[in-house]
Amino acid sequence: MTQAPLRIGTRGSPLALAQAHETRARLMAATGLPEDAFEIVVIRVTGDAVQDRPLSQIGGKGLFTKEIEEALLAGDVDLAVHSMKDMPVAQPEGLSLDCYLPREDPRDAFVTLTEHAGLADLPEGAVVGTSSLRRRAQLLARRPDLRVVEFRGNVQTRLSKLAQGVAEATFLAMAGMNRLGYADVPARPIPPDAMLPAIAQGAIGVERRTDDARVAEMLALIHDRDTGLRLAAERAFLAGLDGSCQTPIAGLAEIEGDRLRLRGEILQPDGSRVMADDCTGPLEEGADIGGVMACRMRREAGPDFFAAWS
Ligand SMILES: NCc1[nH]cc(CCC(=O)O)c1CC(=O)O
Repeated sequence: MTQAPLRIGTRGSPLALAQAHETRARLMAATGLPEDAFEIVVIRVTGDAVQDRPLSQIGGKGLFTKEIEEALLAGDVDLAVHSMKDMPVAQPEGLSLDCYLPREDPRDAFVTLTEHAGLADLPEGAVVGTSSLRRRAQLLARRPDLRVVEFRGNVQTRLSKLAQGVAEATFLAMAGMNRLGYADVPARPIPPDAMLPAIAQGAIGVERRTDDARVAEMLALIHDRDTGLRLAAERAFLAGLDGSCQTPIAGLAEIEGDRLRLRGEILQPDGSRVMADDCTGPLEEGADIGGVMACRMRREAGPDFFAAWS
């Protein structure tokens, strides 16, 4: 008897579909099962349906995941593929998220159709487009003279806004462009020291029902250990700061030999204050490193720092 195909739930955006196809390819390679053992099921989500308002106004993290998690819990799909950057730190009862694919480039990129080589070269008062609270705060911290305008939509939409002169530059995740194969997008990666990326940027997670042993076994085959160690630190840092999409937080963990290094940053939304920290510890202790760093930064920042967040 043949088994019914495993249904892989995903959003319908080009990037989400690329991530679902990568997940299926890895599952096929790891299990030896044929392509038709897996079916990609597109699920419509609130975050995609609303294009005309900033995400922070419609609600934070969860906008891209709620409907997919409901489909998973209802048994309409068996796995769900997510950009980990968009995932809340805790999953609903009954779901587990402990499978990560090898991480893509976590850096942000500076994207412009002009000759300006980077943020520092933009003329006084230049307009930049981004809908990310983190990127906005980081930009204004370095260049308070810039004007930030709301920029949503996929890579193509953002590029055509640049072509129309709506803004001189925008910022995108390298991971998205690499996964979509957009080699010709005029994007220059920004070193993490200049712009620390979002927590978990560039990482894909595969969620499942906690009690689905068959899927758990398959996902264990494709889990990338290094990505797991890094995300444990970054997500513990986020959890310790009580973060959501509404909060300008950045963080990046990297493996340096047998040590894990975590850099973190919190900002005021207008860029008027920035706090940064840098911590190194044993590879397997990411969750502690992230938690301790969050605690320390909370204390040093003081309650006023967080008042603007609510
Ligand atoms: N918030 C949307 C989102 N979620 C994940 C990515 C990029 C890919 C990734 O970080 O894995 C993007 C777009 C962007 O920030 O440019």
